[in-house]
Amino acid sequence: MSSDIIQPARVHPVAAEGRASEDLLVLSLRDAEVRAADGRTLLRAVSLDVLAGQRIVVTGPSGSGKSLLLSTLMGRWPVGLRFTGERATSADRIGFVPQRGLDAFHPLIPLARQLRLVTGATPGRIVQVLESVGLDDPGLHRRRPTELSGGQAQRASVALAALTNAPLILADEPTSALDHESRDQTLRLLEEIVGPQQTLVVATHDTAVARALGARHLVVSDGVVTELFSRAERDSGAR
Ligand SMILES: Nc1ncnc2c1ncn2[C@@H]1O[C@H](COP(=O)(O)OP(=O)(O)OP(=O)(O)O)[C@@H](O)[C@H]1O
Repeated sequence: MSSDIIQPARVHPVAAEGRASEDLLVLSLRDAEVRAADGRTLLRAVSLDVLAGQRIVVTGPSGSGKSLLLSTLMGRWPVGLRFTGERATSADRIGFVPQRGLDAFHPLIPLARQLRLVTGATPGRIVQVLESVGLDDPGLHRRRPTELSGGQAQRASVALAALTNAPLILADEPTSALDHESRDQTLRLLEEIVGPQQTLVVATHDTAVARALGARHLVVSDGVVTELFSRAERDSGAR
């Protein structure tokens, strides 16, 4: 996109200037670095503020550090990696939609029962949310996650994230294992099911995802997190 420019990820100006107190800060990183055991820096984010209700897309080539950025937002890093810097969050829970829906679940506990055990939601609420992600056959609710198709398991993982009512929901390549139709459905569901005050961060290779959800666009390149601003945003100084 020739009209876009890249600048280092930085404090969201609204939060920095404290103009809009209703803009709730959900998470912030300062001088964040993730290093390998041999000291190599794998990820670097100088300053990043995430606000309630934002839709954020993270793009970047394979191996650039998108998953490590999500790990850093989550506050859990792969064994052997070291985080330095500051990470502060007001989120008491963080929902996660993995690349393969099945990875969100114990493979053998029937779906609805598992959702009840994990989230404490009522059976009625679980049925309602499963229906809202298109899993309206009660037979599916009784199935083990391993007995669901890839698309069904992915929709179930969206339902799980929604049932947690987490203020922050992270999704790591949530559509890359799906065909086009399931991908579009999953995206629509993510958009619909995430409430206006919930924050959604989606890491993806898929530029269609970036276009569909991309209110705010972070780019990771060789482990460095930058923010992509449109020319209009830069000129207006809105972000
Ligand atoms: N546990 C680890 N130990 C050492 N290096 C790691 C570890 N996890 C990730 N890395 C390295 O950190 C870099 C970023 O990895 P990451 O998984 O975040 O990339 P990514 O952008 O999500 O890639 P992809 O799009 O292929 O999933 C890569 O060079 C990777 O090899």
